[in-house]
Amino acid sequence: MEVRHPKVQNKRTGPGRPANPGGFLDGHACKGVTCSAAHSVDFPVSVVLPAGGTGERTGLQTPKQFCSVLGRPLISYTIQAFERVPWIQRIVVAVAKESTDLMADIIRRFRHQKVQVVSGGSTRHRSICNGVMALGEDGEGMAPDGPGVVIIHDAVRPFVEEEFLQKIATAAREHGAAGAIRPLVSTVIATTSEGFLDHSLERAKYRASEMPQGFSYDVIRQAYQRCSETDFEFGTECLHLALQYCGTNAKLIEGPPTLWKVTYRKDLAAAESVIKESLSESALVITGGRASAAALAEALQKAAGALQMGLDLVPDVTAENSRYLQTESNFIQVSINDPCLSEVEALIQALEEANPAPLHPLVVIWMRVVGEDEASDSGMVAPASALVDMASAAKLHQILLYGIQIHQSKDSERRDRSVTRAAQIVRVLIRERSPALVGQLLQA
Ligand SMILES: Nc1ccn([C@@H]2O[C@H](COP(=O)(O)OP(=O)(O)OP(=O)(O)O)[C@@H](O)[C@H]2O)c(=O)n1
Ligand SMILES: O=C(CO)[C@H](O)[C@H](O)COP(=O)(O)O
Repeated sequence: MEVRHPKVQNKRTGPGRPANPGGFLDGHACKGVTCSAAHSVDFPVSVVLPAGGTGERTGLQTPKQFCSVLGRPLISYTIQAFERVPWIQRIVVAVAKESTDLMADIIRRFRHQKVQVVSGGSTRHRSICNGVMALGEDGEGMAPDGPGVVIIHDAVRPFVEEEFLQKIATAAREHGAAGAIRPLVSTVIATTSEGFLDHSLERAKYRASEMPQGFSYDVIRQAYQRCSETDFEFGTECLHLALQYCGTNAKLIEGPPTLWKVTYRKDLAAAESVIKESLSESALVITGGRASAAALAEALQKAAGALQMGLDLVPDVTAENSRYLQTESNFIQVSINDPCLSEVEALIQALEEANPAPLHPLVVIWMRVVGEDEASDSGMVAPASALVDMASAAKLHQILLYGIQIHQSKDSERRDRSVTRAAQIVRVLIRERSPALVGQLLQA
């Protein structure tokens, strides 16, 4: 019997916060069920992702789009946000020549399907222009009725929702151009050449221009064909080119705060935090079908709910439940007095088979339930090192294995405290995904 967790209140859906903080997160929440039906478009849409920059402002050697976030390059998250949208046909990524091999490797490792790589240029506009022109060339992936609408999006803005993409694409189709805006955080001022205030702008009248932006293909192609070298060299705004060179006034649509661009080093940490937060919203508890394990799992579910974490409970991951192996990122195997890790070993094997190249590390927690009088290690046929060894092997397959030992006291208060502690440890292990704690058996 499958027990669904009661609807857990999502702390991010309060007033003033996005209903869902990003495409990556949205995709995760859908758990393999298509989210597209309500957001579909019926005209061809292609995407250009400029990714040819050096990321000077991060101060890092590696361009930010290739920086690893939880074992996966930032650009791969952005590509995934577009790739999982069924009505997007083609994604052109513009990268610097020296990054071509790296990009090809990312496409292979993370199994991107819709991506075509073109050479970037010396400025962002030149990179975008190369991508736009590539869309007009006949080739594989070309929609039969042309590129239709082109969405342009910085490769370093990984959190973009399908719903918002649909708004941009539809407005671009209707008006020729459309772009995301956000309220200004600070007031914009003009300075004199001597470094004094010249004048300040009335903040309420202005908006920050963000990405994504969408264009009818003909508008953006002509804008780039007509614009000047100065535009190519110093320009920062595609919507401006559409206005100046095609007379197209873009429709502006307020986007969610998660559209922000990774620009400084701290933004990489912020992106990692957003991803970790989304990955730790839920987990699957496998009970093995035993009543005592199911009872414990239900108590754990309640305790986790209080920590804003939703747990699904299943007896096993066979038949219909095998879908979780591909759609869930966190697994808790409850083992009642199982001394030899056999159940968790079977789970890891099933995960490796179902998901040989996970997009980010998966977490498996072995929750060993022992009776009150049982000493921590008594009855543990396998030594503690067996957990460490199994965890080391699993880590090679992007699976992080941790252990929690929970003591089933006859005293209900002690039992409740133990379950609460277990839920807190689960939350921390899943959120932090710490490689240092892999293979450890923690006491709840
Ligand atoms: N010659 C360039 C410069 C930038 N970009 C891309 O444009 C997006 C937004 O630009 P920005 O944040 O300015 O990136 P960088 O130019 O890499 O950063 P910095 O200005 O700090 O060097 C990034 O995805 C970046 O890779 C590009 O495709 N080609
Ligand atoms: O927001 C944008 C367009 O309106 C761009 O992302 C922004 O202009 C990129 O500029 P820069 O390369 O200077 O960061």
